[in-house]
Amino acid sequence: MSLYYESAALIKTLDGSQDTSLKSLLFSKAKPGSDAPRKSNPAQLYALITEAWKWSSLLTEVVERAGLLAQEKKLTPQLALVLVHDLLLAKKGIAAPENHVLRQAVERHQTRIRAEFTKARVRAGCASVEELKGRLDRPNTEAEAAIESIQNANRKWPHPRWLRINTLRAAQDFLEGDEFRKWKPVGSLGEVLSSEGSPAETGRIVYYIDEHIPNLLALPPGTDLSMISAYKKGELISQDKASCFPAYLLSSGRFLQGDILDACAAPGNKTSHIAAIVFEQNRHASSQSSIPRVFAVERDVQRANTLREMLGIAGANHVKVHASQDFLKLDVNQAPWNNISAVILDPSCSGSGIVDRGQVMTFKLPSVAAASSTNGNGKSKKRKRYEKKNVPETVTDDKQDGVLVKEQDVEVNEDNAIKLETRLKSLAVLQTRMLTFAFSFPNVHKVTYSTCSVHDIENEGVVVAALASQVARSRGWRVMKRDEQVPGIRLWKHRGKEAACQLAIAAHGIVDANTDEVAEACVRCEPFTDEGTQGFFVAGFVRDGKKNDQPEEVSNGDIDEERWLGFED
Ligand SMILES: C[S@@+](CC[C@H](N)C(=O)[O-])C[C@H]1O[C@@H](n2cnc3c(N)ncnc32)[C@H](O)[C@@H]1O
Repeated sequence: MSLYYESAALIKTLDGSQDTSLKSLLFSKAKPGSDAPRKSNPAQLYALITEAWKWSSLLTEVVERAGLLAQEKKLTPQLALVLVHDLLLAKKGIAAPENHVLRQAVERHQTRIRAEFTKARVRAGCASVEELKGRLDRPNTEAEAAIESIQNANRKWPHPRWLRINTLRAAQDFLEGDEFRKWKPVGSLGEVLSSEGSPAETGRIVYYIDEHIPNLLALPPGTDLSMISAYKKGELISQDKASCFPAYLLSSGRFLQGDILDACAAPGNKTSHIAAIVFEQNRHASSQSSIPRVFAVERDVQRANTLREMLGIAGANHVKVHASQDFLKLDVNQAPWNNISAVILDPSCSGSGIVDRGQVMTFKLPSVAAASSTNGNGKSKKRKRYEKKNVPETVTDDKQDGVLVKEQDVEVNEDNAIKLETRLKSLAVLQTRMLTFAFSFPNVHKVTYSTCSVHDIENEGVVVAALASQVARSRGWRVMKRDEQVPGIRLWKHRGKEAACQLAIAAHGIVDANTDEVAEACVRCEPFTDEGTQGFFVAGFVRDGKKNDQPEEVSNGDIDEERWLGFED
């Protein structure tokens, strides 16, 4: 039944994405980069997906407790969500013939599913399904109300639609093309931000060419990308300005030589960006074999599928994807890893810099494992994975490397603050481990480390901890200084926090560190400003050592402990 297959595919693309909205996906006639038209009615898809999103926490609990995924192998988490939604909440039940394989897969278990739904309703303290519906439409605690009001406030900050000209697909004279000639260039980002609701239908889209990142355009907030045929063809890629910094920073210095690895790649915006830069640098290469290859590693199998899809849309099918691969488990002495010369490391982080997370659709999806680890009381035997909530975090570091909650943003009780502090510390440990592991590749001479977090502990804290590591010291790793960086980033005024560097340097007992140099080398983007960026952090590292020196042993420890902590945007 195309309605359910198509909804499930759309949920997969949308889940947690900052670059795609449901509307723009639906009201384009075909998937971006594909000519295949959708079979289902967009309005019907819209209604089902938004309802499933609203109910996803509760329905996920029901699906997991009923053990549906363990028993019905043909159901994916996304399919289970939309089918169980219709079974329980649509007036006419599942919209498929009685003998349809998907309908049967769910209806076989309907007694158990309905019983779990009733139990969930009772646990929520609702006397009827109507009351439950009302509860889902309204925040039911003071904290939720506070969070909602912050999200509403955040939405008032204009955030442009950033579009990167994808040089893998776009012609060199792209801006001279037919579609573009109808657009209207303006001289400042401010003009773009104030022209929300510009008449896309007439083709007179206002745009501004960014002064820091090559090939980047800012369009008015809320521009409907489905109106732009270059976007549908993959010539333009929706990518926030801040998220363009890492690949661009990696291109500092001489042309990239030797292979490149994107270590935490999905959904793949940075991967396709670096692939485009490599392509640009080698447009006139005489032999194919001298062109650096790009590798993309992604641990999560579903996200790796999205990665492949996005690379296809971007015309970057030549990128070698290693799906279900843990970066920390690569054998750095074996091919192809022993020939890697540069690494983009953009690991899971708290995601606290993400603007407008309220508009990002994040689904809580059922998993097979959760069903088997839930005991009779519904309490998980394992440590519970943090939900990716639509909650902007509101934390800054205090002087004792702890966490200070900004009271004016949201009232967080002591318990939550402790959980957050623990979570950030664990994230920082894992991020440092990944960065030092990147330092250990025998031929790597350049690394970028980035997060979409505003917390010092995940940013300057990790930079300093990695520089203090044995592997960094013995192999000669240092920060890529500001004056070594590509011009656009050198000019960018927001640099690392000196106090945070100083604190971390003291904590690690580094005696020979130049605090100013480290802070100046770090790059920050601030959320909620008229610069239209997410909160973001990036730092580059280089080493001038011999090409083939012996790699250090880096202990990876057991990372499973931390797997549950990250925000994987
Ligand atoms: C912040 S996202 C990366 C976003 C991506 N760089 C982009 O710009 O589109 C982090 C990604 O790293 C993956 N990841 C986390 N730990 C990993 C590991 N140890 N090995 C490989 N991938 C990992 C997560 O599954 C997630 O997809």
